[in-house]
Amino acid sequence: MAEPTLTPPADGAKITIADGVLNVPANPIIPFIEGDGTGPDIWAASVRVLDAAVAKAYGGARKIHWLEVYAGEKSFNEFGNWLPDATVAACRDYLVSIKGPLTTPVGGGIRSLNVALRQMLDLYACVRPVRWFKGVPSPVRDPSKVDMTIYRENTEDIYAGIEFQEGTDDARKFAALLKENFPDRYKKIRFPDTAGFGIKPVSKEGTERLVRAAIQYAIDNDRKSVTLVHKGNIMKFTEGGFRDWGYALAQREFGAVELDGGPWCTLKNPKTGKDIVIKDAIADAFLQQILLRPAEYDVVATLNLNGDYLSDALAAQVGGIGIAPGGNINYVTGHAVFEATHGTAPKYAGLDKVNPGSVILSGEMMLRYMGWTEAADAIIAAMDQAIASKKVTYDFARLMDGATEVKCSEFADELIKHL
Ligand SMILES: NC(=O)C1=CN([C@@H]2O[C@H](COP(=O)(O)OP(=O)(O)OC[C@H]3O[C@@H](n4cnc5c(N)ncnc54)[C@H](OP(=O)(O)O)[C@@H]3O)[C@@H](O)[C@H]2O)C=CC1
Ligand SMILES: O=C(O)CCC(=O)C(=O)O
Ligand SMILES: [Mg+2]
Repeated sequence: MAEPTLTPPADGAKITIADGVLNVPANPIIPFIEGDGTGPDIWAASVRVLDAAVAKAYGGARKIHWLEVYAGEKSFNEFGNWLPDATVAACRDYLVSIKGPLTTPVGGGIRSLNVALRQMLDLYACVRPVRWFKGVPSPVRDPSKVDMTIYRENTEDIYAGIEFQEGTDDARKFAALLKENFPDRYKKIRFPDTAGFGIKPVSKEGTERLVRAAIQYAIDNDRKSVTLVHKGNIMKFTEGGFRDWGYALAQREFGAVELDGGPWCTLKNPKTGKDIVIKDAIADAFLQQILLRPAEYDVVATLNLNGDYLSDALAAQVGGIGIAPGGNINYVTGHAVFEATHGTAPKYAGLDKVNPGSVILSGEMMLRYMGWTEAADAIIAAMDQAIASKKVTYDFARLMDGATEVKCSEFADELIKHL
């Protein structure tokens, strides 16, 4: 496997962190991965908008120096390497990066490069804000009631867990280990000889750092509640553990007190003096609650797989998997990789067709994370105006009355016009 040689832009400088605070120079080097499928179209559109927003907000006094790093199909085709060490090292060294979607085959082949990157950099919080932009077509009656931020645990759970493929020596060894050490539990496996196995690790430490980040976000952003979403009635020691450790942390570290005998509790936001309610919901019921009573939910803290399902469902509820952004963040080390919620949408690859809003708004989150608030605000305002002008990509145009369909690149032009 070859390693690409990366040449950092000569005029750029590194983002650093000291005492938990990012130090962002006016000329930061930011690594980017273009992505597979629709990734190249989306990135080409996004980088123009991000550069234009920064230029507009700071009159040329600040500029991002982009460093292309490789992963996925492009990397495999050029270097025979799906995820070069140099890519992981660059994301580590430069602290903040952004990526397009990467393909993961189903049922075999390489494991997810996206998950691998999150695990290697220990990016424990997958942060996915879901809000409605006025005018975006939605399948629900009042999408304006949806304003939630998902904090999805990003390094544990079966989603990032250990699997044994049916029929392999490993699966047989694992079954034998269970049979010998846990005979009662082994007996409950319905078809042990033809089973694949998955292990779902969920730890107290992993839960606590995620819930801590979610509560801190609620405090910093004046939010009303944090809901712990789990399937703890069935998976008592993993999903149930998540709920119990989450409540305990809220009480121990944030001074939350039980409401009416618990388990719900409430804490005073030290910045505003207002109450923040910590509550929980079982995942299946929560999926119907967000459709029927979305206004009752605000910040959501959940495990990896639940968070994956919830992210797409909530994005669709506001009409916009095409504009659903995200960031994978370690709040202690400062490492962060921003990326869309959606995948590579391969049927649209190379057609200059899909909505680039997802990566542009992931870039907006990145700018805000860097403290470049003015550029981030400019992107949100431009998004509002571009959607109001009804010149939108196919996904919105097909559901919007009186819309003009524009290409991916043309939607970027529209945004730049409105900056
Ligand atoms: N973080 C990452 O890199 C992720 C990677 N993946 C990977 O992506 C691949 C494809 O996954 P798949 O299940 O098809 O899910 P995708 O999210 O790629 O696509 C599903 C559907 O979502 C809509 N969509 C996706 N992106 C956009 C966009 N930018 N603008 C408008 N609509 C969009 C399209 O809907 P319609 O057909 O209605 O037009 C598309 O067919 C898989 O290999 C998967 O593993 C998946 C998720 C995240
Ligand atoms: O890694 C993948 O292929 C899928 C990732 C995904 O769906 C997500 O993180 O939301
Ligand atoms: Mg997903």
